Amino acid sequence: MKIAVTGKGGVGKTTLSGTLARLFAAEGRHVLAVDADPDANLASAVGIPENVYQNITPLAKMKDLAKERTGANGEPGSLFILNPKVDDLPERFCVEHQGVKLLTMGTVDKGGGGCVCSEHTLLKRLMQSLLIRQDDVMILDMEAGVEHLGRGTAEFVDALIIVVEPGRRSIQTARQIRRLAQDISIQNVFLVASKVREQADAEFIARSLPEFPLLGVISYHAPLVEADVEGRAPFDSGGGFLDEIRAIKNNLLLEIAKT
Ligand SMILES: Nc1ncnc2c1ncn2[C@@H]1O[C@H](COP(=O)(O)OP(=O)(O)OP(=O)(O)O)[C@@H](O)[C@H]1O
Repeated sequence: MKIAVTGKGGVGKTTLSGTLARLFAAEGRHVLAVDADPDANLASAVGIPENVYQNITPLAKMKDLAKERTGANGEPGSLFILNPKVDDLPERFCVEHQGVKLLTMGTVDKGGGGCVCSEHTLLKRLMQSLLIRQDDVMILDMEAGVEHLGRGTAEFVDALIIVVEPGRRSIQTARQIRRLAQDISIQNVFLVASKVREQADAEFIARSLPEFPLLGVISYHAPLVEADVEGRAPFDSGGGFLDEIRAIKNNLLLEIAKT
């Protein structure tokens, strides 16, 4: 199953993506987490040590190696495999931590120096052509906002999760995302309410966006901010936060099973 996580900047997309990835991996599933945000920080949300993730080279900058190991060359019809062999390489476009393989896409190459496919074309092909079994999971942490949806990079997902925090701007972004998702015919669009401090926050979000099934609520957890400062994965904070994300994961699986 292919899942994309989107929403306004700073709402908690990466926190959710990284934690879902760890939870799915803890169930024994193959998990590929893809950081499609040019300001990449999914690695730390997965819990990958800084000295490891600093050495990851974005896929967009390692096309030859990526082609050899994944089949990916950005051309129509090229295939990607979920678990590329990467451990024997000094240079890395993919690392593995606690059962999660992480790939970073990198930024758009604007130099024009022989680049045949932009990051977004490559990403679109990845979504389209990834060889994936039903029990395997690919989680795409998208850049903030709506631009990527205009390019159709999430066109081939089984579920699009919009993360919303209490606030009108975040809700406005969710509405724009819904319109664009309809344009590219994404059927399963779900909502997660994030940074919720009280019941009224969750009610405000559900009332403002009644057309989306609400997968669950993530409370505002001050320890997550501390974990971010200290470079610890949200997953490793445990406690009530993890119970909330586990419930979201289970609801997501139920919703996808209905389709
Ligand atoms: N439920 C929460 N409670 C408290 N803090 C949170 C929560 N979720 C995320 N945060 C904090 O908010 C900040 C932004 O979170 P995160 O990076 O997950 O958001 P994002 O939507 O991916 O951001 P960006 O758009 O910049 O990629 C981080 O410091 C994170 O620790």
